[in-house]
Amino acid sequence: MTQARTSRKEELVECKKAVADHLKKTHCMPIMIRLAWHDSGTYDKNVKDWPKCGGATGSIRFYPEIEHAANAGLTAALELLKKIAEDHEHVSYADLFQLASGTAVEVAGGPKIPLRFGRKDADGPESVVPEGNLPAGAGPYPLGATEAGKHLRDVFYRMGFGDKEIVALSGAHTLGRAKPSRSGFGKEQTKYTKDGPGTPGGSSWTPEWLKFDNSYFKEVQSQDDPDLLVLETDHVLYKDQGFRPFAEKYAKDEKLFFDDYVEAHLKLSELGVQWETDPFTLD
Ligand code: HEM
Repeated sequence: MTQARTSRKEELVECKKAVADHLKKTHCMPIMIRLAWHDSGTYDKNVKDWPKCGGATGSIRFYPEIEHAANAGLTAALELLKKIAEDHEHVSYADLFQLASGTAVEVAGGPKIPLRFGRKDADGPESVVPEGNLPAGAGPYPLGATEAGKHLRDVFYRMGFGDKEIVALSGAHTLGRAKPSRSGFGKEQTKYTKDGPGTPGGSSWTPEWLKFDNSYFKEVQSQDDPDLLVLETDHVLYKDQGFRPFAEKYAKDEKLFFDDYVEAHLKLSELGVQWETDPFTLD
């Protein structure tokens, strides 16, 4: 996964089918969403040079970015996409990662995200952004933040997001798990993760961690199940005055969560993007 590539629409359509089949077989939806988010989430709106500004440039495929501490465990996501990437050489890596993530949300029962394609690939390890632009789940936080709310704002405002989008995007934790062997968070296993599906173990935020719904907001609100995970950065969504109204609304109204999630996810998927051609959708 080194050389930069250019996307063609007809091949992306084929690629989406292959990705959807793969996701259904391997249950790897959560890690695909995390891979794409960690590619985009390096973005710094104050840096004007591309690809030094970070964002959805496909640079996560390069060492040293893939080895940044925040990306622990994501080599497995690249491995899972390797064959599909080989079979579809007219799909840029930046597009492939976002395609896999958007398709994962859909396959997990979430909303369809009207992603646009034609992203230009960062073409070498020299394009990797310095480590430290992604959020930490617990302190000590960088940039002098002493609590999780300030930390989330430091990181997400730098990408150009606001409070509503921080809360909506956090709802992606309705899927997936944290594992001690990857991020250091979570338990070795819980009653919800001991049998997989896929590789067993870790702590999930929700009981049905392969289903995209608004249960994350309900679980973080009640925090009454010791077998579920709540990071400081999840907990703060109900503690912080600016975040709480959104979290409360999303816990009650799944449609509102889906609508706001789609908007925020779409924006996330286009951070720092340079389009090789006019952007196109797959419909
Ligand atoms: C708000 C700040 C965030 C923090 C501090 C955070 C932190 C974490 C941590 C510590 C893990 C566990 C990783 C592991 O052990 O493998 C994780 C997993 C995950 N994160 Fe986040 N995250 C944040 C935001 C997001 C956003 C914005 C998205 C997507 C839109 C996202 C999607 C995911 C998914 C799907 C997983 C599960 C991965 C898997 O099961 O393989 N996260 N996150």
